[in-house]
Amino acid sequence: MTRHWADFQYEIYLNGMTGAVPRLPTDLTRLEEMAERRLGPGPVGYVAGSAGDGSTARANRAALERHRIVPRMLRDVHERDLSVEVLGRPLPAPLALAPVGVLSIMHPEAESAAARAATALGVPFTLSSASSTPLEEVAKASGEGERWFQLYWAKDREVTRSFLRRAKAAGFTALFVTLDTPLLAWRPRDLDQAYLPFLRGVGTANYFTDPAFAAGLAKPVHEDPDAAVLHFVNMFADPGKTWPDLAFLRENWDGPIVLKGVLHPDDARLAAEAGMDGVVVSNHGGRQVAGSLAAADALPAVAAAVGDRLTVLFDSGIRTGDDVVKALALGAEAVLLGRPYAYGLGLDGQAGVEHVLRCVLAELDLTLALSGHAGVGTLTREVLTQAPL
Ligand SMILES: Cc1cc2nc3c(=O)[nH]c(=O)nc-3n(C[C@H](O)[C@H](O)[C@H](O)COP(=O)(O)O)c2cc1C
Ligand SMILES: O=C(O)C(=O)c1ccccc1
Repeated sequence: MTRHWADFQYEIYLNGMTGAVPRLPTDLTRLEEMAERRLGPGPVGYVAGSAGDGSTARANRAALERHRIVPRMLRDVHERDLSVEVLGRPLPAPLALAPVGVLSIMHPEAESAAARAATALGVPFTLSSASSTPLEEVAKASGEGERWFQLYWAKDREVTRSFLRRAKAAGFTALFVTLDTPLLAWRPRDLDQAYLPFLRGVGTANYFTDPAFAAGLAKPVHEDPDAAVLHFVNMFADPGKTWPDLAFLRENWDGPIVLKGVLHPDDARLAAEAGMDGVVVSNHGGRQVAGSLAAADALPAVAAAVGDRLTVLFDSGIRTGDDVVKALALGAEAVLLGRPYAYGLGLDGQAGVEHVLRCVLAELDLTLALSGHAGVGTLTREVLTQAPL
């Protein structure tokens, strides 16, 4: 009998015969509330928080909820295959972990625990430039797993060049360049607590271990850590960059490059013209532009503009398996999962991230099957309707 992601459901019920119930909720929208109760207000506020009054983050959820799946019957969904090819690599399902920085605020094993969970499920792990653990160490934890590297495009060319060299040497196969964070947004939840992880040195591991970064310091990091943090804050992002600058990355990275944070179809076209391989339609989980359009509302136009030329990925608001179905029907080839896995990590380490992945994948498999799809190839706009307002 073929194994399906949906089998997790019966695994849970069978374990229940001995009295066991899942350690974390299986409705992942409940994780935030649980994290609020169990983890400190600073860290949870940082993960849960967003730009301005939170309207973009709410819009992300509202847009996904507004789209409704129209199930079809009697379509032979006995054998199902959720595999896809993304950036030339076979994936077992259209899902990867999004780059989330500073994960040691959630759990001491941080990115390494998340990477091990991703590898255990065969899901790609995207490592943030601003990780709490050096990329070489996370690469070891990720083992044979597919891993992607997210770049915060620094002011210092030599640091960027060094990061690309290190990521390549450590087996990261694709480069995700985040464009939507040239400055940190106005985030009232963090401002009100005066809480910013990297001012406490969290999220600087890749920089503090980098020779090109060290070259920009008057003293070694351990002799003047405050100056090193300040240097990091001043150089890790660059609001002066423009489209022609992408040529530098194209010259220095031999592999797929994906631009993360594209919302306008013209920007997606510019990405294609710059020789990029893909885009992530994303508003950074509502953490950057307050009052921005929902990422799901940006997706169809971007997919229509470049879907035939570029890999189109999606994040911002994915919480459940049916959200994945909707994003794929709106034109994404795969989605990135963000906050839910950060909460899973905070609540139960590697096991918590595995739980989150198993829940999304099982729910995705079941939603597809129950809607009449034996794979993701039949997901088109016609699968969705808009909820009456
Ligand atoms: C705590 C936190 C840290 C993040 N750090 C990064 C990062 O370092 N690089 C990046 O490209 N995106 C980062 N993101 C954005 C995620 O990659 C992703 O776009 C976002 O979480 C999607 O929204 P969702 O989690 O609400 O679905 C971060 C998000 C959160 C919540
Ligand atoms: O918090 C974020 O959203 C983010 O992208 C980030 C930026 C710098 C360091 C760590 C995370």
